[in-house]
Amino acid sequence: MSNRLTQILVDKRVHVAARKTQLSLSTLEAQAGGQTRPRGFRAALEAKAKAGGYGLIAEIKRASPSKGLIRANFDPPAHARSYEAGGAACLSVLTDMPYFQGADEFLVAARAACALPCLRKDFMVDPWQVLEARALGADAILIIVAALDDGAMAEIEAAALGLGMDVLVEVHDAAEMERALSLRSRLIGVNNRDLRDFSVDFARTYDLVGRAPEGCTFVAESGLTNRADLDAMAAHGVRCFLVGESLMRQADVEAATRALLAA
Ligand SMILES: O=P(O)(O)OC[C@@H](O)[C@@H](O)c1c[nH]c2ccccc12
Repeated sequence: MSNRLTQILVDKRVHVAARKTQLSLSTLEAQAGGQTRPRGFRAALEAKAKAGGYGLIAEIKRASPSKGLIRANFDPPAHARSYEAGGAACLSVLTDMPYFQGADEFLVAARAACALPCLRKDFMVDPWQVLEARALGADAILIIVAALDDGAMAEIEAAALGLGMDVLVEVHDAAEMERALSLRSRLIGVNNRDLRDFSVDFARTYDLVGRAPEGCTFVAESGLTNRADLDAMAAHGVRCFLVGESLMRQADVEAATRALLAA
């Protein structure tokens, strides 16, 4: 199957293979060991939801393959502080370079600038990247179910849980939701955007929220632009959201975050 995700994954495997030759496992383990303990990612979302608000994962995203450059004056530590001051529960920081113009340093700088738990938003294809994520300070990683077979998914999850990190498991249809539930993590995100062709459809969330088991933290991701979008999702029982582009496009990121979360 030839699609955008497949292409990204092929490139990512090449990138990881090269990185592995540059960075020894012992160096990485020492760096991970020297990090401060993971900040509770899922717990931060749940705390906001339990307090009656929305749990927001605010994304630090400079560009995307579908939209090109999103933010000109891109400043990860400043955005991290704005998101925190605006009431976000967590951060997501894109580290993929070729498709999202991200960088590992953005994650390091964003996490150092605030107290929020941080997700390393990248395409995980190898447990090695999980250790690398922890060495950078990441508190959580993303598993894209469409990108991995069951064995690889379980291996990557085990690496993250073993390091005390949370795992956001991303799905976009019922079959993927079934596979996600074979994992241990109960933090499930539905991507409204299909990574194979970048089409956005909120119906993906509406279809799948009812299939999430009791006790699961359910996150709606992508294409959310304003308070009304979140309220429409909340009417279907969704309390947690991942928002990037619409916040990154605002001059005043803190005010935009506050407006999104204000009741
Ligand atoms: O910028 P948006 O439309 O608010 O979307 C954010 C986030 O959901 C999106 O960046 C995303 C969701 N899953 C991903 C996987 C890889 C890269 C990016 C993503």
